[in-house]
Amino acid sequence: MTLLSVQNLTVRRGECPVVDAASFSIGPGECVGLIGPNGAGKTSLLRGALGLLPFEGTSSLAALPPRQRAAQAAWLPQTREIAWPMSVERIVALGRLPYLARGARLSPADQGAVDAALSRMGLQNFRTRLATALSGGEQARVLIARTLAQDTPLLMADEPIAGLDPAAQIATLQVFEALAQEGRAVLTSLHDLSLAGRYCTRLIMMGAGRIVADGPPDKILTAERLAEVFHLHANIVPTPHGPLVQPLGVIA
Ligand SMILES: Nc1ncnc2c1ncn2[C@@H]1O[C@H](COP(=O)(O)OP(=O)(O)OP(=O)(O)O)[C@@H](O)[C@H]1O
Repeated sequence: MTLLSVQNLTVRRGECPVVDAASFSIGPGECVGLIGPNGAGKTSLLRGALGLLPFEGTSSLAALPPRQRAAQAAWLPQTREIAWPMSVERIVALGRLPYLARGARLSPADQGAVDAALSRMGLQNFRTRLATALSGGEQARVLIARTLAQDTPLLMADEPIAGLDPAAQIATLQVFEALAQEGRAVLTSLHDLSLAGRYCTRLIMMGAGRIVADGPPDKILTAERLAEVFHLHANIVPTPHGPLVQPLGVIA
């Protein structure tokens, strides 16, 4: 079974392809890390696959009508601003919108999904707090909880752990790991290569708009690739929990 299939996906910003003929499929049980330097095309690939940017090629997700798409995949964009002075619980409950008729109240099942999402992100004590009165990292966790409340087979996230403290970064990736183990799938862009190596079952590496490598973390995170794609001189330490990447310097 495939939860997302992208074939020859090309996204142009102006004339220039910023994603060039990307192809991959994701199935249940996978936690896929999308890695690559700034400007490599990760956000453009995610947004193209979701049908949020015009593209050439095919995406199984973008082909779905909006309501079905929202029931198939939850999306956490890179921009995290919460504009509305609503309670944390109400923001998280927005994740249930794809399942609600216009004006309908949350059913017990909807409320259960909201409660589970709050609990997974350790936000039970924040339930009644105004989301706009939280710190940046707390707001980021609320928005992750909103995607969890959507309860979809696939979760797509753009740098979800940016701005989180180290414990919250690990806790979030453990949630993603657990989702995959439950038979869902996650596709997430990440800049922390060690955490990507530790918590992802597979890494897709992008460079200059192209997928340059796709496979298990220990096969993808090599010193040669980090030099070539990231211009990074790095020490890679194999551990039982996946490769640890220690950046040492920039290759001019
Ligand atoms: N609105 C835009 N108009 C023109 N070019 C854009 C636009 N947004 C992004 N780009 C360009 O598209 C390329 C890919 O950008 P994208 O945001 O997909 O990269 P990324 O890998 O997600 O980077 P980062 O790690 O910095 O978030 C970059 O060269 C960027 O300058």
